[in-house]
Amino acid sequence: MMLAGVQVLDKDAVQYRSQDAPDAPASQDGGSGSATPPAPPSSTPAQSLARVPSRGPVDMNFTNVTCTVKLGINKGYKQILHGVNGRLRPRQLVAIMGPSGAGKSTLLDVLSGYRITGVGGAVYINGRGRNMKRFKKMSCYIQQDDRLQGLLTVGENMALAADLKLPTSQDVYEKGEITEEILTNLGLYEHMNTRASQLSGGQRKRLSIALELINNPLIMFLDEPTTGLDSSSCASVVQLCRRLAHQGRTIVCTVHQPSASLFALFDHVYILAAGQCLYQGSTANLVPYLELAGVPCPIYHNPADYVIELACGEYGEDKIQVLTNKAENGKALDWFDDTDIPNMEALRKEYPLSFLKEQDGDHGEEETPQSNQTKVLIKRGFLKAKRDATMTHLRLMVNVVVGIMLGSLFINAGNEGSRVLENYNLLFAILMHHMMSPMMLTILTFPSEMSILSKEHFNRWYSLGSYYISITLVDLPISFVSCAVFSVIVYTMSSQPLDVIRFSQFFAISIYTVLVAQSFGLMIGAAFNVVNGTFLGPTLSVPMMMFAGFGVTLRDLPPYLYWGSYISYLRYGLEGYIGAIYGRNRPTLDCNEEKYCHYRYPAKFLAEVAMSPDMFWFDIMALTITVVILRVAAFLLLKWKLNAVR
Ligand SMILES: Nc1ncnc2c1ncn2[C@@H]1O[C@H](COP(=O)(O)OP(=O)(O)OP(=O)(O)O)[C@@H](O)[C@H]1O
Repeated sequence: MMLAGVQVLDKDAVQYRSQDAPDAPASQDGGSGSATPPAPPSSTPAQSLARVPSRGPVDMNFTNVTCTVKLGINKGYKQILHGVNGRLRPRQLVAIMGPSGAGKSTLLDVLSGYRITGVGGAVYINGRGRNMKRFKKMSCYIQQDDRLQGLLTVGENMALAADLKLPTSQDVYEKGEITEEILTNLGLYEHMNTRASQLSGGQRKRLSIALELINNPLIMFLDEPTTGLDSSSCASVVQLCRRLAHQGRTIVCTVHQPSASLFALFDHVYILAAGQCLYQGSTANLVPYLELAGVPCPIYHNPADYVIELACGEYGEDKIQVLTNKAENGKALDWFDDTDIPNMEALRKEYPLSFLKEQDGDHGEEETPQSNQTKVLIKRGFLKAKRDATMTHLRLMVNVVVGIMLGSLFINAGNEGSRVLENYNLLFAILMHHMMSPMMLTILTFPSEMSILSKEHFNRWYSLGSYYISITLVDLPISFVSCAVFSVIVYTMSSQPLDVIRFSQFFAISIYTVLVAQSFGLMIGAAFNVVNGTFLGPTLSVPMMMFAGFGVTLRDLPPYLYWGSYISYLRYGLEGYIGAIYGRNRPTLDCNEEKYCHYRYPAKFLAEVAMSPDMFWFDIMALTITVVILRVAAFLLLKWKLNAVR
């Protein structure tokens, strides 16, 4: 089989020969013209995985696939894919190529089942219409950005993924054997103890593949696995994909503009231009195809470069139309390597329904039960929390520092009758602290978690419910400790009444405020990106402050705005604090610093701020209801967001 400047002698051992000097040693060129396969880097996988897919291979066919997106209110729609067709044969490494904006990622999103909105046409698996539930069990999608747990080492990432993706009946040794084998073959074994955030681009890409290989998928979709990598890492990743494909998997990647040597590693190419198919067939047949279509690839030109130039319209828009017609928008199967491609009926006979029975199995959406998912996710959460400089260490430090600062600023204000208003300001400042720090931390950090969640959830690692329970439980002890440290510091430094019940009430209100603020942050973080969230979080908190009864007392609120005080969780917080500090029949305060202490009698102060001293349980109940409502709303938003992005 001949490519311009590249001769593919064998499927698994690609050799290259310069066209002008057939027997001359190959030159080192990764770009156009004659090419040499890049020398495998030391970390290149040396052999294939022993674990080959146990289930039958997958023959995928798609017809008249369209994808339309809404551009915005009153801006109409844009059609990205224009009725493309294609066939993805098993044991092949397929490259989807095309210029930027041609629709490669969109096609991959549609084929992997990731994109569902605005999609038309049909996808068939082994001759039958695709059943998404079944398809997801046999496939995985690795997005362009490596969505890895950066705080965990390679080994931890793999072990936790194995716990989530392999049946619970397999013991730790069996799982260990599988992960060891994958890591060894992907050249990552020696990096077992390196944190994912410290891996190189190529290693991160291989780790992304390794994680998905754990449950041995039959079809793997990879969006631009070579982008951002140097030529040796590119070759390493593509060679790995090639080996995995030849073991019985179908591997589909989008690639930008591969060098000639990299291009030759693919078995099959699918070329897109402006959402239409220009060519579909074996890599080796591309040059003869172009020749027959009347647009021959110039000698010494990398066919991959040339076809992208054609697809960009550099040789005229008419050439795109000629090629689209010749490829019948992907319907033509004449340029495949295999001569007898079975039709749908033959495929159905080859893969009878009884095949599906075995594939369907009796387990649910994910590989392991929800209880196991939650357990593993909690374990992962604590491991991350232990190492997380922002969410744990900085948060604890901020609580200590702010506690000391507030304590120093309002030192001894709690017992002094002349400083009651000062103490009132302190209580409000404490509320602000408990509102702002957990809310902003969540708004700033959750969107990056969201991308990992979206990948792992789509690839069936766990259910959203298990994930949600785990993040709720993992955060509780951290919130509890931070809040307790802060409360002890500020309470004692500002000389609040040393009474166990009063402190318990003060602490209970504090922790509830933290939980509400965090849930509010989660809601915003789930629905918005960091920029919008950072703007919306504090902005939406302003009305909460207005209605808290601080500045304008609850009595002075205009009747038509009084409803606001019922929805403001800060109102319940402030009321709870004031009840804890000045309620419960607190005796007369000291009056040592001034001659006259206006609020020496706590009842006078309570009457002034129009707050009842005995509302603790009511406040706790209101805060509990708020937490529950916000948590449920955040869950529903998360669920909506996971589907809306698709
Ligand atoms: N949600 C969307 N809303 C509007 N336009 C979109 C949307 N998604 C994709 N597009 C547009 O559709 C076209 C194809 O996008 P796609 O990401 O599939 O291209 P691509 O071939 O993968 O490009 P690249 O190689 O640069 O990643 C682009 O012009 C893109 O701007």
